[in-house]
Amino acid sequence: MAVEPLSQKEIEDRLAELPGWSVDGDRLTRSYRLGSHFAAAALVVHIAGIQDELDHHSDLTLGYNTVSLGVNTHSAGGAVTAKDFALARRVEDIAPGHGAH
Ligand SMILES: C[C@H](O)[C@H](O)[C@H]1CNC2=NC(N)=NC(=O)C2=N1
Repeated sequence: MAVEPLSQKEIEDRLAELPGWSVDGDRLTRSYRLGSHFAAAALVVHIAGIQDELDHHSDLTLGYNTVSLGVNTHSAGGAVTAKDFALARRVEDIAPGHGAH
């Protein structure tokens, strides 16, 4: 599926629907804090499953009690696209169930 870079306006409109997410450089990013390292690891595994399902993969970093994502679309030259926002939406939907905030 060809996917186009989003305009600045499209990015701003989509960010307004995703509190906590931002565009840093050329990547859509968010960090979550969790109640324990094990809870953070479980969130990473859940996100990995979603990423395989969507065939779209962030740089996903497990910290002490933190999980950080940064994603753009390689096939669009490393721009932020609707695919990145679709992944962010899916992650937002499951993160609270892990106690992430
Ligand atoms: C072949 C496979 O569909 C591609 O390599 C996918 C996999 N995951 C991906 N992830 C990201 N972030 N960007 C891509 O362009 C991308 N492409």
